[in-house]
Amino acid sequence: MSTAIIGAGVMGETLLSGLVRAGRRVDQLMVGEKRPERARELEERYGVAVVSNREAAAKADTVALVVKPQDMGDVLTEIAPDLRAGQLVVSLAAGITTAFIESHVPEGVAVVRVMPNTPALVDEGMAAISPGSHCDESHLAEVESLMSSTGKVLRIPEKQMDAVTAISGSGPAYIFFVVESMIEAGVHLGLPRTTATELVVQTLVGSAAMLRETGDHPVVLREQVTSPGGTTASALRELEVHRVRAAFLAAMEAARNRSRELAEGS
Ligand SMILES: NC(=O)C1=CN([C@@H]2O[C@H](COP(=O)(O)OP(=O)(O)OC[C@H]3O[C@@H](n4cnc5c(N)ncnc54)[C@H](OP(=O)(O)O)[C@@H]3O)[C@@H](O)[C@H]2O)C=CC1
Ligand SMILES: O=C(O)[C@@H]1CCC=N1
Repeated sequence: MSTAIIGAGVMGETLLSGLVRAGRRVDQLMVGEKRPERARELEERYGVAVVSNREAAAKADTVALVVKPQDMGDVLTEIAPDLRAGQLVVSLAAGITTAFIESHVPEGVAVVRVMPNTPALVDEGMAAISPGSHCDESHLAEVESLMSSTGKVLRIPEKQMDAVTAISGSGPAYIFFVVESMIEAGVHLGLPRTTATELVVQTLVGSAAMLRETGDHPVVLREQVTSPGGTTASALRELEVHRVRAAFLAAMEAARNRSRELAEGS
C-alpha cells in the first residue's frame, strides 16, 4: 500500500520519519512539496520521491494531508480531480472536519481525521483518530497502522476532536512551557543553567514514567511528594494563589475554541 504525505513541514516530516523508522518501504512512500529546496532536503534525508501534489494524489492508495488548516481548501481543490473511489484520505489538520473534506473529494473516497502530536518524533506520540461517514474498519485499521508506528493511537468520536486537539495536540507545548519556566526558576535560585536543565528534564521524564508505570492518579503521586509543612506544600500553595489550575483550564478552552474557529476557515 503506497502512502503520500502532502505538506512536509514539522508534522509531515514527523510522520514521514516515523514511517521510515518503522520500516515502511521508501519506494511505497512519496511526498507532495512545492518548494524545490525543501524537496531536495527530503529526498536527501529519506531517499523518498518528492512529486507534485496531483501526482501524489493520483498514485497513492493513502493520501495524508498535513498542510495548515488554512491551506486545506486549496489543496483539496487541487487534488480532487486526481482522487478516485477506493482511496483513503487522512487529514492531520486541526479543526478541519471529515465533512469538509468529504464535500471536496469524489464519492467513494474514505476520510479519516487524525490529531497527532510531536512526541511522535521519538515514537512516543499520541494520536486520536475519527472516521468520516464512508469509512469501514479496514480504513481505520490502516490509519492505526500508520500512526502506531510513532506511538499510541486512540479511536474517538469526531465531536471530541477539538478538545483532543487542545489537550494532546497542543499539549507538548504546555509541558515545554512548564519545563522552560522551571529551568528559569532554577537559574533565579542560583543554579547553573546546565544543572537546572538536567534537574528539570530528568524530573519530567521520571514523573512521566511514574504516571505510566504505576497507573496511580496524579493526586496520589503529588501527595507522596508533599511532606506535611514541607517545601512542596509551600510551592503548591503559591501555584494555587496564582491560579495556575484556572489558567490551564482557560488555556485549553482557548485552544479548543481556536480549533472550532479553524473549522470555520478563520
Ligand atoms: N505541529 C504540531 O505539533 C501539530 C500540527 N498539526 C497539524 O499539522 C498541520 C501542519 O502543521 P505544521 O507541520 O506545524 O505546519 P508547517 O507550517 O510546519 O507545515 C505545513 C507544510 O505544508 C506545506 N504546504 C503549504 N501549502 C502546501 C501545498 N499547497 N502543497 C504542499 N505543501 C504545502 C508548507 O510548505 P511551505 O513552508 O513551503 O509553505 C509546510 O511545509 C496543521 O494542519 C496542523 O494543524 C497537528 C497536530 C500537531
Ligand atoms: O498549534 C496548532 O494549531 C497545531 C495543532 C495542534 C498542535 N499544533
